[in-house]
Amino acid sequence: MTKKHIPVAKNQTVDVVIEDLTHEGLGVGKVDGYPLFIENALPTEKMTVLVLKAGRTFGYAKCLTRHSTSKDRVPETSDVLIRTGIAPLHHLVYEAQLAFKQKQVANTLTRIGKLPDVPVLPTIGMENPVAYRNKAQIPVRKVNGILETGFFRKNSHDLVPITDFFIQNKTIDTTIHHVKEIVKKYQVKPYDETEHTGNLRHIIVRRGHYSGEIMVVLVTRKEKLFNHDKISREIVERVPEVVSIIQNINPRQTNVIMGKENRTLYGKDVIEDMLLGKTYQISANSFYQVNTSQAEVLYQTAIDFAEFTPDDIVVDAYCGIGTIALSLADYVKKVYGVEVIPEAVADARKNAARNQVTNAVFEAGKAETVFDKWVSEGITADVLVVDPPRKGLDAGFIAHVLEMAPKKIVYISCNPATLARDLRLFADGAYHVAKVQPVDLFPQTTHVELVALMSRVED
Ligand SMILES: C[S@@+](CC[C@H](N)C(=O)[O-])C[C@H]1O[C@@H](n2cnc3c(N)ncnc32)[C@H](O)[C@@H]1O
Repeated sequence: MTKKHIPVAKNQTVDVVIEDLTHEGLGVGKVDGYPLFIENALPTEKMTVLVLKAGRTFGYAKCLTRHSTSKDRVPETSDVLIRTGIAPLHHLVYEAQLAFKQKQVANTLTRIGKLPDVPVLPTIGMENPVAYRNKAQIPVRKVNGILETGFFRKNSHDLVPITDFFIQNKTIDTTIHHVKEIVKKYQVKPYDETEHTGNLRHIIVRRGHYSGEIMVVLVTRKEKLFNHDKISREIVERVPEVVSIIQNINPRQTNVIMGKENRTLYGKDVIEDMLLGKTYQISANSFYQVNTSQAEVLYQTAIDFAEFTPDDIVVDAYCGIGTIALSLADYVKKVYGVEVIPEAVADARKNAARNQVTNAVFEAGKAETVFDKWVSEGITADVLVVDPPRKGLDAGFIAHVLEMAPKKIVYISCNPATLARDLRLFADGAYHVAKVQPVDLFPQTTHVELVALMSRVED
């Protein structure tokens, strides 16, 4: 076997023109066809770069001098945002971010799903694409001997202290600042993940977009949190919107942020919010879309795609606390929801009752198992809505869906790659993929939500 020629070497300086962006938002510049991935580099830009790593098929480089500037470059960029992973696309103007996401989705459908003819509609964006997040999960670490809150430097667990998180609601930023000052005052020890010592690991803040209610979650390594009553009292004094303070205990040496045990230190154990006119209770561990106004656009798109009729029976699989099922319940005869986390199912039932929705039932269990049971009981759906986690649908689940044979399937996804893989299986199993709509719930980042519409091919 001949050894592959690599035209650059580590520490070499080369000139490149940026031709494209990777799905992670890195610029791609080529030397004799060999791609170098470069941070903070945009298509059309000419630059001199330093090669940091030269692998067999691609390498990494960093810009030394930019000789020309893309028309899509934002004039002012923040060094902190470049150093951390908070907002990897913040240097690209928003219109170009939306076009980038549409193109990435179309490429993925072609490459992974072998579905080049499926129309991918222009990404639906936000009017004001900053400070949109209703939830923050902020690590707490010691930096230069002081307890700090911030964000991890890219590809590391080194904390970069930050006060303006850019994509979070500003009240959340202020809340984090106050909580940081209060826990410092009471000498709470920050977590050290190398030694697995210290106590406070993360500060999580959730805020109801419409209600303004705030929940603070203090994630600790130990059960004991000294002075928690004084800490709670001072948090509420400084941030009166706080209606709930929870201690979440995570004793394990892990990157998973939350542990299993919650204790309510102050107020309620939930906050309330609204989506498409219905109210929801959200607990510390529940899944809830982080961009409320765009979640409404996402769910409304799913409802519009489905074109429900009043006789329709609908299944909402991976239903969480019932947000999609309850948003569409008014349009249909009956909706069945299934979700694996029993607490979320309990929330979904409560949410149905508090919104006087009487035609929605929820079952706890794995979608694949519950579907098997429903198929054997003769329960069918005219329309199936699925909204799985990033890993997409289980192949066994897809087999049960093909048996149940709903007329339409509306697939909501946060991962173009697994969506493309699963759409291929449906397309091979008698479904026509009509269209895919990207909705931008995560401006300034490379993530995007998608709604795909499929209809059963009768013959
Ligand atoms: C992307 S969230 C969507 C939740 C909800 N549809 C919403 O919009 O708020 C995915 C949900 O799938 C649930 N889940 C994960 N694996 C599951 C499985 N095998 N069966 C049923 N639900 C599952 C998760 O607990 C989570 O609530």
